[in-house]
Amino acid sequence: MLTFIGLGLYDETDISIKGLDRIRRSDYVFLECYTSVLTGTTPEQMTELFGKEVGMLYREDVEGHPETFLELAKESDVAFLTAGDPMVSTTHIDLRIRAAAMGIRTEIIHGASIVSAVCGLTGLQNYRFGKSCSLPFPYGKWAPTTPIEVIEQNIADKLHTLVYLDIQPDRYMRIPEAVRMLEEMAAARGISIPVYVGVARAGSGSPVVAAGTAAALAGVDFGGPLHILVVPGDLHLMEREYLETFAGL
Ligand SMILES: C[S@@+](CC[C@H](N)C(=O)[O-])C[C@H]1O[C@@H](n2cnc3c(N)ncnc32)[C@H](O)[C@@H]1O
Repeated sequence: MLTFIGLGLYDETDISIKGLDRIRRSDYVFLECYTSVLTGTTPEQMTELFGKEVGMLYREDVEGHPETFLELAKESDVAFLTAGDPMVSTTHIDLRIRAAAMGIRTEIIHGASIVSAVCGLTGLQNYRFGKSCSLPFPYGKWAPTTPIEVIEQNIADKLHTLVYLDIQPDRYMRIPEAVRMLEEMAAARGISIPVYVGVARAGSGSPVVAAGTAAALAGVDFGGPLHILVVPGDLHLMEREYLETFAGL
């Protein structure tokens, strides 16, 4: 059996009791550590709480050689952990399909996701979001155009855009850098983005949420990772009031 288990947003204590119980009853426990990470904990702290060794899985392990742990799941109980929810903004539906094709029973134990946390922390209503996008670190002189195209379309449709910020093994993109990159991309297309909303360390005891112009956000100390950004479309009256109350708009 293969169980996908969401760990939640910040540290090892965010897991559900159901998820913890399943980990403790599993023969093997693997943590996928490239689509998102829990910055408030370490694999050692997880091992201590879970009472199980936690094997790390990188992109190549999951997307290149999933048979390594899928074969184990044919004969034993394997827990596959991810930060957030295992099926939100990841490619793990592919993994579940592969497991099913190999005759492996699967189950999902959900976790709190950054997608819902952003709605709670910013007051932006989930049904007023359009397509989301990812902002990768520039590669040499190359920078993607997709994020700004998505944002432009969403603004035209009066919808908000969730912008996931790149995670690399040795660095995390932060809000100030993301805003700078989007400002350059917007200027190159001749458009302007009036308001950004930044969220840092959702799920921790001290998340930072700030809304304003690019210049206003440049003066905010967001602190350590993880960070995420929203480019709002039209703000509903209540959304505006919430951002004024809780995010300094
Ligand atoms: C590709 S998404 C994966 C989402 C995950 N499966 C979930 O359900 O939460 C990961 C991105 O979301 C953002 N993110 C995830 N957790 C966060 C947190 N606790 N605080 C702020 N941003 C976060 C970061 O921009 C990160 O690069």
